[in-house]
Amino acid sequence: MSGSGSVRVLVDMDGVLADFEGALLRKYRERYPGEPFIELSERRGFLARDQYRQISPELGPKLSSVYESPGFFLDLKPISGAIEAMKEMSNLRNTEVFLCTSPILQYEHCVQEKFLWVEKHLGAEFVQRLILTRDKTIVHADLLIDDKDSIKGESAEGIQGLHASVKGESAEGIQGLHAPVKGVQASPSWEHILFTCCHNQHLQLQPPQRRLQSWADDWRAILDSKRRPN
Ligand SMILES: Cc1cn([C@H]2C[C@H](O)[C@@H](COP(=O)(O)O)O2)c(=O)[nH]c1=O
Ligand SMILES: [Mg+2]
Repeated sequence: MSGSGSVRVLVDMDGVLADFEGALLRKYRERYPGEPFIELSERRGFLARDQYRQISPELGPKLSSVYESPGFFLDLKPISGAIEAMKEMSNLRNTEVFLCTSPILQYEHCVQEKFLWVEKHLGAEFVQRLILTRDKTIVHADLLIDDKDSIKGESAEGIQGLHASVKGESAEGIQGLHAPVKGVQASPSWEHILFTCCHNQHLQLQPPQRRLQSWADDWRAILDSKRRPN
């Protein structure tokens, strides 16, 4: 329960509000018509790039060239029911809704286009509710609705990214980058609700982990489960 007594919900964008995987496959096939591809029903693992790399190393960069292109993130279609659910959720009493999304490290187009997407599909008031972070575990909330099956803390991925981008820096320089995240909480404040997406649908969750199958599923009951009884 968030401090004010209301339920605070973080909602991911790619794979939850915006159909990243559908657009990725369609645009990859358009750009590379002769190359092998993976049907959505065969997708396994969060990073599509890694699964394509397993087919052949050069397919990884070909795939990432698709989502690094201008217009990719802005053109994503909303997932069925997502926009209606977000508007209804944000109008519920005692409910704070934020969008929480991780931009790609090739951020030139992605970051701006995520803001534009939110304004286009949800309206300007939701732009104020958009959080971009490479580490969702340091954001305080009751719930995180996200399609990524494993969400790591202590900037496991983000700091590796920083390391990679400062190759050749002195040890002091790298320590300087590390310093602000030392002591980050080991476990996040929120409960992760796995939103079903092609890459995670085969996974068997261990109780008490919970899923939201789609926006037609009972997301209201999940929010209610976090409310303090009167
Ligand atoms: C499948 C896949 C995704 N990404 C990127 C695309 C998005 O910007 C993030 C996911 O963000 P979310 O907030 O966790 O939804 O990951 C990628 O870089 N490579 C991939 O294969
Ligand atoms: Mg996602």
